Amino acid sequence: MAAVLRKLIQGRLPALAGVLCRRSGNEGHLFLNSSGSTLMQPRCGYSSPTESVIVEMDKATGVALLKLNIPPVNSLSLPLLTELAIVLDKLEMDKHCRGLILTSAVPNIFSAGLNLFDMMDKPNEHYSEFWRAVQEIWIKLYGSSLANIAAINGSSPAGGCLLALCSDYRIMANNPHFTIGLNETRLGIVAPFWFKDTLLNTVGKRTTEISLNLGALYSPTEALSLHLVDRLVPETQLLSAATEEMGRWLQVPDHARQITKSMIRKSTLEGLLNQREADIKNFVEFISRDSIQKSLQFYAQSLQKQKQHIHPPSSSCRQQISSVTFARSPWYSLIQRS
Ligand SMILES: CC/C=C\C/C=C\C/C=C\C/C=C/C(=O)SCCNC(=O)CCNC(=O)[C@H](O)C(C)(C)COP(=O)(O)OP(=O)(O)OC[C@H]1O[C@@H](n2cnc3c(N)ncnc32)[C@H](O)[C@@H]1OP(=O)(O)O
Repeated sequence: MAAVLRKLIQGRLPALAGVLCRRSGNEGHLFLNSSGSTLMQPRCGYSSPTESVIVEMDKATGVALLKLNIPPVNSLSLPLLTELAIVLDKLEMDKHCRGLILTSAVPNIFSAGLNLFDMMDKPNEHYSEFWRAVQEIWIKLYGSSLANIAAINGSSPAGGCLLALCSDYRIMANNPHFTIGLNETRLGIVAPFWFKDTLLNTVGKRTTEISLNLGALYSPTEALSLHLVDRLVPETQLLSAATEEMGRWLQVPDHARQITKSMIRKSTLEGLLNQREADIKNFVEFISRDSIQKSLQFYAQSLQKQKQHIHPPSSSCRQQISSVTFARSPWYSLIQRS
């Protein structure tokens, strides 16, 4: 079974694998730039704000801390997804790496989900390439042989929530301004079946039904009560809590944990692996419809408008507005009763 998982992971993006540069003089740190061309150039200074995926490897424990770093909101664009795929391949192939903690380097945001602009006003070839990259990340993360903990240090809608759902364990910063959930229907789009399956496997059918239909975004406390996340901690303790939790997962022999994980996730992964091309075709057909494009444009504009209503838009104020607009959910009480 572990071999099955490994096979799922390896052999994808083979041309890109192995092009990561390891920072000399700062052992165990991998840095990638959002421009593909810089990937192959060994570099000696890595404090540039354009670093989009940062990996800090603790060689003593074999735990990689991976930080998404695309301000302002870590939206999952095609370049970011491509870089992330390379990093994940590299970590899977590193025999010293046993665990992965996924977090964000951007204050208050884990990830805003898929980049809206990759799904708007583009040729079908772009949609197709973009969707393949989204699939790729899900396959790599959900099928990862590493112990994987999400340290959710900010809002995490839609694709951001999916990233967290791929982990084995989710710890969220207990900040009431943060929200998490699959809110796709609120944008006038539909979470694909494998987003749905990932949520379903985590929170069960009834919560999935209500959450997906209503596009619900939850506060950390709500998310905990629905088992969308496993634990809440004060923001300042998030990374230490994730590291401590990782210790628990790494006490289990890798092969036993990997085979168990594979047993539980294999059929869900195969659901997509067996029909990737059809899924891409569906996505392209759906996203290129005029009505869907209009919905997305309207939604993207509404994000802009929220900002225009406030002068000046302090980041804490903006955070509150997003939370109030998307998170206060009357349907939460329905779930509580169910
Ligand atoms: C039949 C079915 C077949 C196939 C399936 C078909 C379709 C399914 C397709 C896809 C599934 C989609 C998954 C997704 O992930 S869609 C993305 C959903 N994301 C969101 O709804 C989040 C939107 N953003 C926010 O709510 C807030 O930005 C956030 C709470 C994250 C942060 O708030 P804050 O107040 O701090 O920042 P803002 O001022 O709102 O934003 C700053 C800046 O960033 C831009 N932005 C925000 N989110 C995105 C995004 N997802 N993509 C691109 N850009 C984004 C925002 O517009 C601002 O830009 P600017 O004004 O230029 O500074």
